[in-house]
Amino acid sequence: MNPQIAQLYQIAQKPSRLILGLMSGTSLDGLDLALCRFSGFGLNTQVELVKHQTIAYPEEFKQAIREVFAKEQIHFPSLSTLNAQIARLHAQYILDSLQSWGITPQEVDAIASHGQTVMHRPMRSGNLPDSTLQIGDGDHIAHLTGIITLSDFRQKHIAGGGEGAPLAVYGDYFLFSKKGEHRILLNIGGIGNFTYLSASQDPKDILVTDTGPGNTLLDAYVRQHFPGFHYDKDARLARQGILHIPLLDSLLNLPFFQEAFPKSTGPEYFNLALLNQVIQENGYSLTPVDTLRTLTELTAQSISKAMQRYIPAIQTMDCRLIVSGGGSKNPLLMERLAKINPHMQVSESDQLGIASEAKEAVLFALLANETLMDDQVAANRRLGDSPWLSLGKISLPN
Ligand SMILES: Nc1ncnc2c1ncn2[C@@H]1O[C@H](COP(=O)(O)OP(=O)(O)OP(=O)(O)O)[C@@H](O)[C@H]1O
Ligand SMILES: CC(=O)N[C@H]1[C@@H]2OC[C@@H](O2)[C@@H](O)[C@@H]1O[C@H](C)C(=O)O
Repeated sequence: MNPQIAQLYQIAQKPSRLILGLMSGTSLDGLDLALCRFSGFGLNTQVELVKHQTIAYPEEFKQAIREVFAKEQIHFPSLSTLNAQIARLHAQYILDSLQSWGITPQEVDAIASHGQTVMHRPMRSGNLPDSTLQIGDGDHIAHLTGIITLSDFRQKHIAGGGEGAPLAVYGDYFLFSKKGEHRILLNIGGIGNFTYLSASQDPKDILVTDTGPGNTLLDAYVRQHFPGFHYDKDARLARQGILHIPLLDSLLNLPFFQEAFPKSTGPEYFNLALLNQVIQENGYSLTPVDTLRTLTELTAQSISKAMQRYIPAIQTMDCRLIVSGGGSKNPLLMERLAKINPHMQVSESDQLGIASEAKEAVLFALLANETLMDDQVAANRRLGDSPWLSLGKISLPN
């Protein structure tokens, strides 16, 4: 037997496993690494976040990714190069992080690598299949680190009838559901998404969807109009502006917001070209800070409307809203969410025992743990509307 297959088998039999989760999201700010110790799986999962950090990408690397990211036309050779280049950089970040944490690669049982999304293409009409593309190949990471690597988690979700996103539902349900308490786990990254976990803890009652833009339009607008700024830190710019209600209403009328749940989206749809088109078509004239105030409101309102429409009962029940992702650090956005949803108790996900900035990397580590451990896998299992499968491809180091 290939000794690496024997090693995989042994890892799946250990009482606990050390898995390094990697996530680099749509904000392209860098790589989140979360070293997690898991025991159990499914609703019996126990996780300890042993170490975590975010390593910022060098500016020229961010720029190279932006050249192909969510673009209709690209320099195709660059995409091929980036597939290897991202993996090599991630492998280097892994080795550097492990060294700084005093942990050897031999101690790590597996890596769970999300990769960099460069295209996400749910098709809501026509005959073409949904598709999504994450690059930063897992074989390179496995070989360069010597650690078994699981990657490319979204493909089987699509094969099973999902849209490849959001996948946070697995971790949200296994780690954060609580019998007797209705909870919404909201992540505000580039795109917003939430998982509703009913007090019943029944997987049939789960609702999970993207909501629209989180920070992606805000960040892109800041980069374009305020040279040297990457995002609206502490909403200092948006707070100087005045809400432009006609623009807000026009944006909330966009087709994405009328589509049925569950749905997923990305910067392929929510980008500055779309914003400019809406502004120009309607002949609106507004200052950059007014635009930022309005985009902040768009994020707060689109999230709130999605919760009200997809989970009508939340108007009348006690429900905790637990927020993670970079958007949870935006004080104006958090203020607006609390104001629009006075019936909900709003808190940050740190209060659940996992640092907000590490949550997504932990969730991918958890997906790898499930793929290694879940002994109930079946073709037709579902978490709400989401297929419940073992996700990710396994790369052996040698
Ligand atoms: N202090 C702050 N004030 C305002 N906004 C903030 C603050 N801190 C972070 N953010 C926002 O969060 C963004 C980073 O979010 P995050 O790290 O969740 O993105 P991501 O991991 O790329 O997201 P995803 O993968 O979910 O799309 C920043 O670009 C910024 O918009
Ligand atoms: C295709 C893709 O990378 N989608 C991301 C993105 O960032 C937020 C939102 O859009 C979500 O759908 C997803 O990531 C999280 C981790 C998810 O799958 O749950």
